[in-house]
Amino acid sequence: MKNVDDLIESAAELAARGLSKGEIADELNVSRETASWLVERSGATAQPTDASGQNGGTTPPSGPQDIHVDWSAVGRDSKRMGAIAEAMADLLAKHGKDVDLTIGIEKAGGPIATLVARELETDLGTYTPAKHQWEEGDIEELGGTFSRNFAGIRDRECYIVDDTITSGTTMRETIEAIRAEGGEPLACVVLADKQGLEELEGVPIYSLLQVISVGKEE
Ligand SMILES: O=P(O)(O)OC[C@H]1O[C@H](OP(=O)(O)OP(=O)(O)O)[C@H](O)[C@@H]1O
Repeated sequence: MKNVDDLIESAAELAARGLSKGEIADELNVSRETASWLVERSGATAQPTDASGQNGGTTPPSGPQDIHVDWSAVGRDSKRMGAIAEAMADLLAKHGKDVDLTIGIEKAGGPIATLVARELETDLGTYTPAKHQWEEGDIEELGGTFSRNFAGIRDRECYIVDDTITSGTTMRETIEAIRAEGGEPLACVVLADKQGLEELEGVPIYSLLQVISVGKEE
């Protein structure tokens, strides 16, 4: 994807396939507000409700404040992924040698976490957020899952890895899910943090790129 016109085109295609604005937001890695704006610009119509029961809200004619992060130049090449994972592992390394578990957030966080875990020589686990299991009804009643194909939490300290933070909802849910299993997240790392967070739920957040909006308040 190169520019906003490509995003608008993608949003229109996804809307035509019957996706809601929330689902389009997840697919394109943008906020729900941005997804709503993209769909409106395309002239398409998205399904009225999404996973949170919201309709995406209204957006100003100038467009919402959001940034689409396209990291596919890294994601499509295992060597580049390895180099990026090495840098992400380096951000986490200061937390000590006792951490022997890295949790990746599905889907995009899984491959990155695999390489980070290899770099740090930890076990590997994966967490699938509740929104991936949502089909209909209230998403608040759903929980995420830890895959049994990978390492369990079992009261261990761990790191959390994902590609992006947009609203922080997914990372917050993952921290809470790990704690509910008796684990203790010591630090999180992402490629790009669109919130510029220092911590979430008391857990430090590291990112290779902090995306900070600079401009006039509306
Ligand atoms: O901070 P948030 O607003 O929660 O958004 C960030 C999350 O959204 C994306 O996942 P997505 O659901 O698109 O799935 P993916 O990993 O398969 O791309 C991204 O990979 C993060 O997990």
